[in-house]
Amino acid sequence: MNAPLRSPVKFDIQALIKVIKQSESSDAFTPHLTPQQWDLLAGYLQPFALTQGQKLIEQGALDRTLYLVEAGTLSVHYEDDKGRVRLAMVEPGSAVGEGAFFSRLPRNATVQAATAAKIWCLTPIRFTELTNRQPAVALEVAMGLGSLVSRRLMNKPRRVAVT
Ligand SMILES: Nc1ncnc2c1ncn2[C@@H]1O[C@@H]2COP(=O)(O)O[C@H]2[C@H]1O
Repeated sequence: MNAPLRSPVKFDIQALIKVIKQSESSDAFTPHLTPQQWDLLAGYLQPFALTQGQKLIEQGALDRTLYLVEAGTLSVHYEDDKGRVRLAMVEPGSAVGEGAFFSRLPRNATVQAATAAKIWCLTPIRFTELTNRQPAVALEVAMGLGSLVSRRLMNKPRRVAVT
């Protein structure tokens, strides 16, 4: 008998919206978007499934894609001269990649899936398109990310690699 095929991971933008709205974490991504604006933003996001251990972001890489976490846990590591330092665990309802997104510098840490995860990507090209076509939505995404950066900077144990 053939081995059963692994069922493809199903994605629904409503699950991401729900987890973001319900998150009470100080590390949550909290844009103030109406349901209609969420629908518009959804058209610019691309879903992606990560297997446990899979690398999402490599420290030093030149890329500015932003990732919103729907499910699973991501771990953030920073490699200094003396070795590897674990910075943070990032939970559903939060985001990663905002460092290079804003700074245009190389990625400041490595991010990988601590568990299987579901994420949504917003590439810089799609963000530029969103800015041109839906500026109010793009501004609110940027404000939500700015808020997240500020909160991460205030969190002293975590802030070592936040740009
Ligand atoms: N202290 C931290 N807490 C949570 N996430 C972090 C922390 N430091 C770095 N990161 C994330 O790790 C990412 C590495 O790539 P970026 O620099 O683009 O953006 C960074 C943040 O999203």
